Amino acid sequence: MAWTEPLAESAPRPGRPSRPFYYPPHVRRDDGYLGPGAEPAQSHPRFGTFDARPARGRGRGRSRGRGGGGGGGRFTGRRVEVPRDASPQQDFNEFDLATKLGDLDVVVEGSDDAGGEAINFAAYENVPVEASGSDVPPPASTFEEIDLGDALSLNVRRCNYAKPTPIQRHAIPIAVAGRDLMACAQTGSGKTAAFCLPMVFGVLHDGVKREKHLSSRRSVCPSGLVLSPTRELACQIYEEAKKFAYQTVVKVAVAYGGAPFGQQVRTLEKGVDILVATPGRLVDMIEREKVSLRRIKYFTLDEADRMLDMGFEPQIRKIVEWMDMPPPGARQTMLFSATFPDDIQRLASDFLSDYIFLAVGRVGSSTDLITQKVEFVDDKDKRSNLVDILRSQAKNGCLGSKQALTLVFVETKRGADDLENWLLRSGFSAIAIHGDKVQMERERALRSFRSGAIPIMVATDVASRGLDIPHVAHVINYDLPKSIDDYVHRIGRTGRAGKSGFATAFFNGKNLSLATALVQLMQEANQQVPSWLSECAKESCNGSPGLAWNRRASRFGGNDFRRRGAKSSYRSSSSSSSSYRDAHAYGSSEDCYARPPSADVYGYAAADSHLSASHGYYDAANNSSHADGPDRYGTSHGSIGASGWE
Ligand SMILES: Nc1ncnc2c1ncn2[C@@H]1O[C@H](COP(=O)(O)OP(=O)(O)OP(=O)(O)O)[C@@H](O)[C@H]1O
Repeated sequence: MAWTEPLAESAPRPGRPSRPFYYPPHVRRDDGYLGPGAEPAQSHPRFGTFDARPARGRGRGRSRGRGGGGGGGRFTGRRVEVPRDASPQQDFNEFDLATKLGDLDVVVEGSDDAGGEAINFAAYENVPVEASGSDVPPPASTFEEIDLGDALSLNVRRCNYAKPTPIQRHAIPIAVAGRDLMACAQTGSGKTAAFCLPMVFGVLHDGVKREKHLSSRRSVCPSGLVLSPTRELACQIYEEAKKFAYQTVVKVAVAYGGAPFGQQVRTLEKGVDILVATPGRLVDMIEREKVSLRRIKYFTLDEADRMLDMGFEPQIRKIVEWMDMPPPGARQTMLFSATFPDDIQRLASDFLSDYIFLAVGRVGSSTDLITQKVEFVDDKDKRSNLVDILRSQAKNGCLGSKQALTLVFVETKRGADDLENWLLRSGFSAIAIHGDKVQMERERALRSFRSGAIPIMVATDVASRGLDIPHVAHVINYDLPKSIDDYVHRIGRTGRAGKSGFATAFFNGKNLSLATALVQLMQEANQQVPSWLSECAKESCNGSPGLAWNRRASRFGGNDFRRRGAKSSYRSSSSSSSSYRDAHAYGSSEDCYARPPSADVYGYAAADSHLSASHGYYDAANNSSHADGPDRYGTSHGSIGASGWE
C-alpha cells in the first residue's frame, strides 16, 4: 500500500504493531490527529518540516479528515446528540452545556448517512440557492461530474470529501467555466475548497510554465492569487490549497506579515503558481519588486466584504488597480464571503466582469445549526456570568478526555488581555489572541487552542473570520460586536461543516443598536428570541417597522444587489437581452424572505427595468416542496427560496 493512500486504507489494523508512518497533509488535522493508533509523522523529503501536531493531545481526536469530530454534539431542541461512530477507542464523556444552558440531555447518535464521513450532509439539503447573471453553468451534484482530472479528483478523495457541499456544487462549475463570481454562503459551508479547487484546476489546465514566471527583474509571477484579511486565515487557506495541489506540478505559497520577509521571498523564488497572501505583505513584496502580478489569471478575495470595507479597501484597490494585475476580463475574479452588504457588493462589482452572483442560503444569515442564546448581562456582571458558564462546561463539556473548546469574543485588545489574566487567576486554562501580539504569540495561542491544550481562547475580531477550528463547541460574545455581520462571522466559528454548535451573547443597554438586526437574524435561523430582546428591538426602532425594515435592508440587503435598486451600474453594463426579462420573478422571490413595508424602501419599481439575467434555480438536492412553481417565482428555472437551511 502506498503511503499516499487515504487514511481509511492506511491506518494500522487492529492487532498489528503500529510502525512509523508518513501521513500526507490530506489526512492530517490541524489538531494533530492522524487517525486511530497513528504514530508521529516521519520526515519526508517534500514535507520535511511539516508537522502540524501540537505538543499535547497527540493521537487524540475522533474522526478522519478535517471537519471531523464536530463541534461537540448536536443540539436538537433540548437534546444533544453525540456521534458514536468516530473511533472505537474513544470513550465519550457527555458533552453537555446543560447546567447553565437549559438542561440539555445528551444522547448518542447513530452513525450518520454520510457513509462515515465527518460532514453531516443532511444539514445541507434543501438549501435555497440563487444564481444570477448571464448563462449560469448548471450545478454538479458530485465531484466526478465536475471532471477535475485524475490528480485533483484523487486529492479530493484523499481529503475525504465524498460529495461537494452546496456552495461547492454551484460555485465550482461556475469557476471551472472561467466565469467571474461573487459567492455568498453560510459560515463553515466549504467556501475555501469552492475557490481553491478551481484555481488549482485552472493552473493545471493551463500548464505550468514556471521558468517564464521570472521577469527580467526576477520578480516572482504567480498565476493565481488569494487575498485574506488575517495571517492565520491566509495560512489556513494555504494548507487547504496545498492539499488540492498535492503531487501535482502546482506550487502554492503563502506570504503574510509578522513573519520573516526574506525567508518568505526565498520560498517564493523556488517557484509559486498560487500565492496566498495578506494585503500588507503583498504590497510590500510588490513594491520591493519581489512579486509581480502581471501574469495573474485567477484572483480570489476571501472574506471579500471585509477586504473591501473601509479598513482594507485602499490597499485592495492599490493591488488590483494600480499594480500590474491584468484588468477584469483578462483575469478571473472570485469573491467569497458569508456576508455581502449592498454597498460592498456595489464596490466589489468594480473588480468583476460579467459576473455571476451566487447565494447559497440567505446572504448574511447564520446557520440554524448554531443554537443561539442571548442573555441580558450588565457589564459589571459579565465576568461572574462567564465563570458560571465555564464552570458548568468544565464539569460537563468534554470530548473524550478533552474539554470542548470555547471561544470568547471581546471588543478590545486590552479587554482580551485583561479577561485572559482574570480567567487564569480564576483557575481556568485560557489564552488570548489579538492584533497587538507578535505573530509567534498569535500562532502559539491558536495552536494551543486548536489542539485542546488550552480550551478557552479570548479573542478580538482577529479570530472572527474564516478560522476553521474543529471542536469549537461554544462561542461566547462577551462583548457584542457593533455590526450584525461581525456577529454572524463570530458565531460561525462553531456549527461548521454540518455540525452543531452553541453561541451565547451578553447583551445590555450598550448594544441596543444591534437589537433589531439580532432579532431578525435569530428569527431567520429559527431561534427562540427572548421577549425582552424583541422589546429592545421595537424600542430601538421607536416602534417604527419602517425603520426596522430599513436597517434590515442595509444589513441583510437581499441577495444580488443588481436585482434590487442598482440602477446606474446595471444600465450601463452590457447585459444580454435576456437580462431584463425576469422583473417579476425578482419581486416575488424577495417576498419569500419577507415583505418590506413598501416597494420604495428597496426600489422595486426601479428594479423592474434594471434586472440582470435571472437564472435563479434551486439546489439540485432540493425537492419541489419549496418551489411554488413559476407563478410564484416567475421563472421556469425555479427561483429563490426561503431563508435558512430548512
Ligand atoms: N465537500 C466536503 N466534504 C467534507 N468536508 C468538507 C467539504 N468541504 C469542506 N469541508 C470541510 O468543512 C469545513 C469548513 O469549510 P471552510 O473552512 O471552507 O468553510 P467556509 O465556508 O470557508 O467558512 P467561513 O465562512 O467561516 O470562512 C472544513 O473543515 C473543511 O475541511
